[in-house]
Amino acid sequence: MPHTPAPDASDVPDLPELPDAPEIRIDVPGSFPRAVFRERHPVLIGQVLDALPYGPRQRAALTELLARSTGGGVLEPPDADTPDGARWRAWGAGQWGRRWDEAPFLWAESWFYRLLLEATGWFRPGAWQGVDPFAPFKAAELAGPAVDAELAALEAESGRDALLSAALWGNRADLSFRLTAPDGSAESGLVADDSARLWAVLERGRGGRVGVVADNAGRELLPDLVLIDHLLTTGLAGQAVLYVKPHPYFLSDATTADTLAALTRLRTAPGKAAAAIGERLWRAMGEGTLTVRTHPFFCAPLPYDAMPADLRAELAGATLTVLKGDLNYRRLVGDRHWPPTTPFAALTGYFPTPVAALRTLKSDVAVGLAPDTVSRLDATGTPWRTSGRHALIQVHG
Ligand SMILES: O=P(O)(O)OC[C@H]1O[C@](O)(CO)[C@@H](O)[C@@H]1O
Repeated sequence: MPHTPAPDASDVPDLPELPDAPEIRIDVPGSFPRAVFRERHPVLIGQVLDALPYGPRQRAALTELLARSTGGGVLEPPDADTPDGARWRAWGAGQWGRRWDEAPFLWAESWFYRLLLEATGWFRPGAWQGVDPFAPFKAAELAGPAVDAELAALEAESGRDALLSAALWGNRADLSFRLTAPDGSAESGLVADDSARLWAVLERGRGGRVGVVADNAGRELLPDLVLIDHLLTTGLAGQAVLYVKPHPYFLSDATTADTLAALTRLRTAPGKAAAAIGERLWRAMGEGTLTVRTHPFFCAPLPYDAMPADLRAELAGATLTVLKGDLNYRRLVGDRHWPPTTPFAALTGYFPTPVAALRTLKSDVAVGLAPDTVSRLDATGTPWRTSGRHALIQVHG
């Protein structure tokens, strides 16, 4: 389906005709998506098998998933009696019966995580129902020294741009990305910076509702929560809604349980400032000024321009919706080989509210970049789109 802006993009003046950009696929030898399936997923499945004492049935199911998804297996629709079976049958229309490597990258990756969860017994009545296979990794990260240091840093006064930057670069902490990315690949800067516009949109809607579509738990969610506290305490937001995944997804994606763990980590931090933030957010939840919400579509294999009417209505009315991370970005602009200078506004005009993307670059898709930025990045000869060393703040609204 070609990605076209919805009619309400008409408030965006002088936008060029969108190019016909091909979908990003996994069947291209040497490509990043292929490496995700062939290199990251085997490491991931190995780590999941090591982390919890799954029985023979689950171990066999996980091993089979890996073999089928990397070895040309055919995509089979879910049983209709699984809780999300009907939904997935519809989301996968056009894909069932094809080979794994014929499916678009976004779709295939999403289905892989859905099957991984099923293989562990998440959905079925039994002892493993509802046990997050990624919990050991999330818990280790949350308890680790990097979080101690990041919480200690909150004791020093920080300006709002520092808080925004922490939430942005927190996205580098994604555990799935670190499965094969070289350690110590230092941050190297913003390739697009609409932060002034972000604050202006928030000022314009001062006191309104701000939505934050979360990405990863732990080291990303903590600075997201700190930013939300800033918006609430300064009155830039009168109300905040944190949207999380309805179930574990893409390894470290945040659920409600992860949010509660992060809040507890803040509240019990040794530093006064961090603990006070945790306390305020805890209270804000009780008072309804901070709400945690979810929707099945947050785990859908589709771009956000296909969001259902109830989610659209749910998001509508916010002064700004902040989308965190790489996967949300792919879904926001469409997971396609866009020319990187394609205007961000041209691809996001359909979104029901003003929208901000805070993302480190960890996959091929990139839009809204200035031509000289693209030339500079290309001239480095490095995989700048996927290395996680670059980040962007883009705003439309
Ligand atoms: O946590 P984030 O920022 O959404 O990143 C997830 C990214 O990691 C990958 O799954 C690769 O490991 C990308 O395909 C995906 O977009």
